[in-house]
Amino acid sequence: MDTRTSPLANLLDPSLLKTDALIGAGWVKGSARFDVTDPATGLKLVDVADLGVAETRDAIAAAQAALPAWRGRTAKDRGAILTKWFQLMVQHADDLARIMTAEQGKPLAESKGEVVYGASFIEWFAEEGKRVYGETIPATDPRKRYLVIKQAMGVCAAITPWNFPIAMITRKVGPALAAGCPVVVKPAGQTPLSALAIAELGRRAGLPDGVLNVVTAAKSAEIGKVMCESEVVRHLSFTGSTEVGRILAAQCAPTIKKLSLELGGNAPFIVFDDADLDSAVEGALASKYRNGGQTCVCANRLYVQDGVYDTFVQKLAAKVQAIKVGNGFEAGVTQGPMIDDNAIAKIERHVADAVSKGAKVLTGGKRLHDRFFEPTVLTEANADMLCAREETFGPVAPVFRFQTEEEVLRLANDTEFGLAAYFYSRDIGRVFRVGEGLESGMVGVNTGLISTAEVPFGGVKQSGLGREGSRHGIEDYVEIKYLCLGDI
Ligand SMILES: O=CCCC(=O)O
Repeated sequence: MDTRTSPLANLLDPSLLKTDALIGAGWVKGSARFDVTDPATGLKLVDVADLGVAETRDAIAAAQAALPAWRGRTAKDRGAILTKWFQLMVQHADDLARIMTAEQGKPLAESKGEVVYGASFIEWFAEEGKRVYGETIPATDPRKRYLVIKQAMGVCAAITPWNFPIAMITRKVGPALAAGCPVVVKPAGQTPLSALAIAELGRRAGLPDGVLNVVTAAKSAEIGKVMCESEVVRHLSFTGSTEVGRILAAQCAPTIKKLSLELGGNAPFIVFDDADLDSAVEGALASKYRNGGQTCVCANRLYVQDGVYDTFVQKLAAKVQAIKVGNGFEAGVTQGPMIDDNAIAKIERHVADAVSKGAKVLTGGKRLHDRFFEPTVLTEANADMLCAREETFGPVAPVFRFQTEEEVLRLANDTEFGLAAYFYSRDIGRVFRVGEGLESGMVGVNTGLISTAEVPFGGVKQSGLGREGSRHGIEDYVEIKYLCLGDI
């Protein structure tokens, strides 16, 4: 790293910049290294331990060794350590945000927002761990008593994406640790530094050796396979594409692992004639362009009713033109680079395909340079376009025209995905009909922002299994055990 020019040169606490993996009691350099680059400049930031099968097995063994003592502590004790961890993340939010912007590219203010959002999962589950209640069931035999207790699953594994380098880890690790399960995390190859920095803070907070392990590598497939095939690992949590989720699920089948999968989406964003249009434009802006469109719950298809279509697209385009694209460290920038060249290539493919099938570019439409793409609005989109079927994962809003509620519900549900959906309407009857009729795990009604630690985040259909966050988020990390007491 060139310490004069690197965005990581000015950390308030430089010891948060870890480049070795965390396994058991210590940091592991590994025999190979891989480069982590800044997507804004393409320049190398640092190199990081590139681990493989053997080290993943070591990490699982370290977690297994830590299990009895960690599971044996009270939920209150574990909660106290997690609360300290949460506090340290908030205290070090500026440094964590710098690290995130350097490796992921999102604007610094958005990174800071993610640090606070990510930390909130640790805070939430520090408390929620104390409420893993059992049950007593009225017995049908007077000499017996039926009890239900919930116990930590065992060793858990998590494979996390680059788009939310902290929050997607804490949303998995928070409930696992609170329930008493040690974890092995494989962060995305593009963004290991945020993961390692929060792991360092976890150690400072008092997480014992082996309770949190971070196995870094450029690629995830080999490590994921070891996690899936391990008989020690009892639960795997993954956030990423449906394609990879399917492979992991198949690899987990022989060991009958519990799975939490947060997979691909194709979120519809519907604006009815009776909507508050300015509010709908604000919602579309937040939902579509957050993190440069690289969010699994980003609106992917905007459906606007005929009567308000022209006004809506004009208002949206005016706001989109005000998005400032640039290096996330520059003041005023509201959209950073895309994560890599593949991401840009997919966006370009979607725009070219849409235009070839009749879409009009109202604003944007092309790459500015390197990994920077213009915030884009496409009008007259139709169901034959790639962007109607696949997640674009970029700052492109294709706007489809529709006539009736029935038609738009059919179009919105015409996808194998079902993660998030959004709609704007001021008709209370419609709010219930459409809210209930949309086939997705989460629905934003008159809002484009739905994510927070207190709510159940997850999808239906091929968008995943299980829920993260909320009181439900800890359920995947505990086993239900029934105790039958006889001869009372
Ligand atoms: O990209 C996935 C999740 C983002 C969020 O928590 O809203």
